Amino acid sequence: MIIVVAGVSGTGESSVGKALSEHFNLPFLDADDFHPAQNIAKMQSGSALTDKDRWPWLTTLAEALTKHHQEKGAVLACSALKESYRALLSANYTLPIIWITLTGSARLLEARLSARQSHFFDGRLLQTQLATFEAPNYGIQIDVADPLDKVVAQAASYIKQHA
Ligand SMILES: Nc1ncnc2c1ncn2[C@@H]1O[C@H](COP(=O)(O)OP(=O)(O)O)[C@@H](O)[C@H]1O
Ligand SMILES: O=C(O)[C@H](O)[C@@H](O)[C@H](O)[C@H](O)COP(=O)(O)O
Repeated sequence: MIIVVAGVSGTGESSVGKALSEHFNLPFLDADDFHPAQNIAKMQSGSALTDKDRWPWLTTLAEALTKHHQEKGAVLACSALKESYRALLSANYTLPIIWITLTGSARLLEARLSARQSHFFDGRLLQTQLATFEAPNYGIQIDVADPLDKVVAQAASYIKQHA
């Protein structure tokens, strides 16, 4: 089973993805750990990534998902902001991915990002991520105003029904 938890920075992809990986006993992959150093430096300096910056990163992630699909499966936390990125991640929709998309108001996400400690992401990029984000018309979308355990329970229930 391959699960991707998507959403703009601050929606809790990493927290929800980690919790789901424990719940379903699957390996956890955080897309942040796959960024090349120049992408991290760019975001740290307050500049948004371009498609060109993201393409090699997404290609590596698609390869990792394909490998895990042949094994036990995995949970990936990844912004996956655009449909074209999700097409690439899913090897042109051939990987049977269960999509969990997290959404929240700009105000709520700003507050969560400013409270978060020691992360390379520059909160000023949130507006560009919200402008770039294209919601998928498949999978489930979960509003993250609820506490983490409730968001995870909603996601887990959807996954059980669609596995
Ligand atoms: N549902 C939630 N309720 C309250 N705080 C949350 C929730 N989800 C995540 N957080 C907190 O918000 C911050 C951002 O979460 P994180 O998982 O790092 O998001 P992302 O990976 O999407 O940027 C973290 O400090 C995390 O503990
Ligand atoms: O495609 C991108 O612009 C980045 O991948 C971005 O979407 C991601 O949000 C950052 O890596 C911050 O990481 P968090 O999402 O964990 O805050």
